[in-house]
Parts: sequence; C-alpha cells; structure tokens
Amino acid sequence: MMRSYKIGVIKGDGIGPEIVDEAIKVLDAVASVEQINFDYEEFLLGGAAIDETGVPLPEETIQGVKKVDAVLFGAIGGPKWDTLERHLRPESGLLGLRKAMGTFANLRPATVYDELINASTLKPEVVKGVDIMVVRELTGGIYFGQPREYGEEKAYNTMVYTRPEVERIAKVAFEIAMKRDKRVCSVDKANVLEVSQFWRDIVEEVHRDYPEVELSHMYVDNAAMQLIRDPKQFDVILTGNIFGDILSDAASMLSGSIGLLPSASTGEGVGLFEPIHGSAPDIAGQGIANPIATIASASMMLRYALGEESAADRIDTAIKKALAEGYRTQDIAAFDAKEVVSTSEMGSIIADYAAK
Ligand SMILES: NC(=O)C1=CN([C@@H]2O[C@H](COP(=O)(O)OP(=O)(O)OC[C@H]3O[C@@H](n4cnc5c(N)ncnc54)[C@H](O)[C@@H]3O)[C@@H](O)[C@H]2O)C=CC1
Ligand SMILES: CC(C)CC(=O)C(=O)O
Ligand SMILES: [Mg+2]
Repeated sequence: MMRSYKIGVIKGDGIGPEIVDEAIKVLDAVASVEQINFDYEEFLLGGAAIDETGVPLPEETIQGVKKVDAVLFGAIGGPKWDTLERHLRPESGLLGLRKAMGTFANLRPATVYDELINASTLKPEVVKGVDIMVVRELTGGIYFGQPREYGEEKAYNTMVYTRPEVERIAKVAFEIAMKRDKRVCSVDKANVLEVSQFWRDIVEEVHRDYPEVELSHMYVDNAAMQLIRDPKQFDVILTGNIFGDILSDAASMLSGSIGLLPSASTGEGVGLFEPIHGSAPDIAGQGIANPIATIASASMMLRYALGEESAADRIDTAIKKALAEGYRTQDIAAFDAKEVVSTSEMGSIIADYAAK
C-alpha cells in the first residue's frame, strides 16, 4: 500500500539549496521503488528569509513545520547576513526554529566509511570501525541562556541548564546506548563550571535507571584530545549544546570530511534533519559541495521520523556503493578517487543506486 508523507523543506543559504536538491533527488528515487509518496513544502529560514520577509524566522515557517511529518534542512548563514544586528543574525533563526520545534536532542553519528578509510586525517587503524553517536543537547545551554548582552564595555552569555533539560537529554542518551554498546561518556567541564557539576550530578541520577549502561565522565578538553587519539573508546557521547557543536565538527575529520556527517534533531514533536555543517559560503554556487551529509540526513529522517527502515537502508547502501565505486566530490577527491564528480552528479549516482 502506498504511504504518503508531507516533508517540510528548508533549503537555506550558501550550499543549502544545492545539497538539499540532491537529497530530494534521492528521496524521490527511493519513493519510486518503495511505494512511498512525498509531498514537499518549502519554508524560509535565515538569510533567504531575511531577504524575502525581513526576519530570519518567519511566523509561516514556525507554524508550517508543525504541520508536516518531518523537516529536511540544509544550512543557513553567510557574510551577507552575519554582520547584521545580533537579533537578525541567521543563527538566531535556526536557534529559534529548534526551540519552537522542541528539538532538544541532536543525534550526530560519527561513523567512518570503510570505503573512505584513507580520507581520515588519522591513521586507518585508528579510525577503522569508529561508530560514535554524539547526543548533543540542542535547545538549552549557553546558546540560549539569559541574561546575555553585547555592550560597549563588556559582553556576556550565560550557560544555564535546568533539571528537566538535563534529565530528558540524559534519558535519550541512555536509551540509545541500550540499543548499542551500552556505554555513555558524559562530557562536561565540571572542574570549572557549576552548570557542568549540576549536569554531571543529574546524569548520575538518571543513570540509576540504566544499570546495564556503563557511564563515564570526561572533561571536554580531554574529550577533544581523546577523540583524535583513540576515537574507538567512545560509544555514546552525551554532552551539552556548545560542547556537542564543537566535538561533532572535530569528529567529522575521523570520517574525512564535514560534508559526510548527518544529524537528526528530535524531541517533542516534528523532527528536523540536517547535515552537521554550515552553509559553506566559500564554496557555494560552484557545484563542489558534498551532498552526502544531507542525503544521509534524509536517510535518518526516513528511519527515525517515518519508520521507513527499508528506504533508509537503500540510501545508506547507495552512499557506500558510490564511495566504493570511487566517486568523490572535491572535498574527498584526494582519497582513492576513480572519478571526481560534482554535487549533482554525486546526487544522481546515489539516487540511481538507491532505486535499484
Ligand atoms: N546548521 C547551520 O545552518 C549552520 C550554519 N553555519 C553558518 O554557516 C556559515 C559558514 O560557517 P563556517 O564556520 O564556515 O562553517 P561551514 O560548516 O559552513 O564550513 C566550514 C568548512 O567546511 C567546508 N564544508 C562545509 N560543508 C561542506 C560540504 N558539504 N562539502 C564540502 N565542504 C564543506 C566549507 O567549505 C568550509 O571550508 C556561517 O554563516 C555560519 O553561521 C555554521 C554551522 C551550522
Ligand atoms: C547556530 C549554530 C549553533 C549552528 C551550528 O553550528 C550547529 O548546530 O552545528
Ligand atoms: Mg556546528
């Protein structure tokens, strides 16, 4: 029987439209063989929204994304808008959207494709088999904390976490760990920050409900080093908003390119599926962006939001096949390439494999 889903699409700025178009190409390819129908509805966010409406997060976007089954998002921002007044910055558009959607849990898998083992900046034996899930708190912490101020003589932000915020993200991490290798490493800076000691204490409390899961704690500076030294020691990394943002970008170099890593932002309602990278204005419009992070985010959308496991498997297998066959975008062109392809060629190759 045909299944129908309404997908909200936010292409955004910079490379956003280029990479989202490729993810849609791949979704349409799997739809044709999986008895699925996707209806897409586009919404504005970030710079594109400022240009069109004057604000980074229009009310139509906030209301519209509540009425779809899932949202696929590219990226926003760029020099044209980043210098605008603080409250008009595109980031506040994305932060506002995440808050409005209640997507407090950002799942960022950092996996290494065997097919691309030489692309890592680390030795193959260090990264082969890396399979980390970063569980990043997404709607609290220093990106949201009040008070915040930019003044003439001083500026500050505030890192705040409330008990319910820590409890719910810790639960997500432990639940995910139960389906994996049952190890959670909670990353904080509890030697310096009260908010981190609070985080650590509550993670310990929540852990009592998950005795089968091994819990460890690590300071974020050490975690950054350990990720590069011996990434295979990690299974699930549980951390706050800013630390997860930074650690996941660092983790992308285990796989070889930030253009490879997807994410799922889930929580109270509709989920938001987005690559971990930004809008890459430095390469926008050149047809060289790697669309795999966004295509893999579409796969996470199928798996986590729509329960379409078979379609998601098709996409994951197609990505691996494209890499195994030696197709490479510019960012990974130096590693065992048989053919260097454009953003849209990579999308078409993956779409073709996914439909077979
Ligand atoms: N989720 C979002 O919408 C995010 C937006 N941003 C915004 O993006 C803009 C640029 O920020 P940056 O710090 O430069 O981070 P970025 O992630 O956009 O780019 C960092 C570097 O990675 C490269 N890169 C990123 N994605 C790639 C891809 N798919 N294929 C190949 N190379 C890729 C870029 O060319 C650049 O050299 C800023 O306006 C920033 O605020 C940054 C992070 C997340
Ligand atoms: C608005 C920023 C926090 C976006 C970002 O860098 C991210 O979510 O990875
Ligand atoms: Mg980031």
